[in-house]
Amino acid sequence: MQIEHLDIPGVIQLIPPRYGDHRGYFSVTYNRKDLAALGIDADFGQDNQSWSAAAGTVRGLHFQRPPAEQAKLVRVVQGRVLDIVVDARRGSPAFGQHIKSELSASNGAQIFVPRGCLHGFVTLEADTIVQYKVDNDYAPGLDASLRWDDPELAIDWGIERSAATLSEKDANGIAWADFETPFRLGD
Ligand SMILES: Cc1cn([C@H]2C[C@H](O)[C@@H](COP(=O)(O)OP(=O)(O)O[C@H]3O[C@H](C)C(=O)[C@H](O)[C@H]3O)O2)c(=O)[nH]c1=O
Repeated sequence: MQIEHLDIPGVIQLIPPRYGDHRGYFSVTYNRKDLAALGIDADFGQDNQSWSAAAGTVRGLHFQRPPAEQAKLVRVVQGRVLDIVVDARRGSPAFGQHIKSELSASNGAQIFVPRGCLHGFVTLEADTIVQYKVDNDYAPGLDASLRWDDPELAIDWGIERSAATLSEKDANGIAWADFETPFRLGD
């Protein structure tokens, strides 16, 4: 398994091996023990899947407030995304910083997003399907969206707001300046 520890503490990119033969390939896309050996000991209890019809669809930056905070293991099974993780944990040396990673059906890359980080992506192709595991149940009353194109976060998504396909929630995300993070590194 290819592993890369990215610039935000606890954010790991992993690429499981693919065993190819004349039919195609086989890959173990999740094994709890293998991830625990990497220090990813999340107890994933829910699988999610989203399909985005258009390239330029932005979903994020999402999080759930405590006690419903979620760690995520994200992968793309069709198409391609630019995946974004923002560190929202007080006390983290990377507080307010972000990483970007291209995940696609062809590269097989996955991103582990620890609790206390904001997550989002922009689709780079039409007809893109993202699958991700979460370690806490959906809590609609605690689910929130931080403004994806917040000027203070200064994330280059490669798309202007006028060209992005957004939900109502993501078109009206919380500004970073107004965000009282409930997360602390090490919680
Ligand atoms: C997340 C979620 C949503 N829903 C329902 C609620 C809405 O009726 C519908 C769409 O929800 P939403 O617009 O929040 O979906 P996304 O914009 O794809 O949000 C997700 O995408 C970003 C990238 C994430 O990282 C989050 O985990 C997740 O919030 O699914 C559920 O029933 N259960 C769930 O766990």
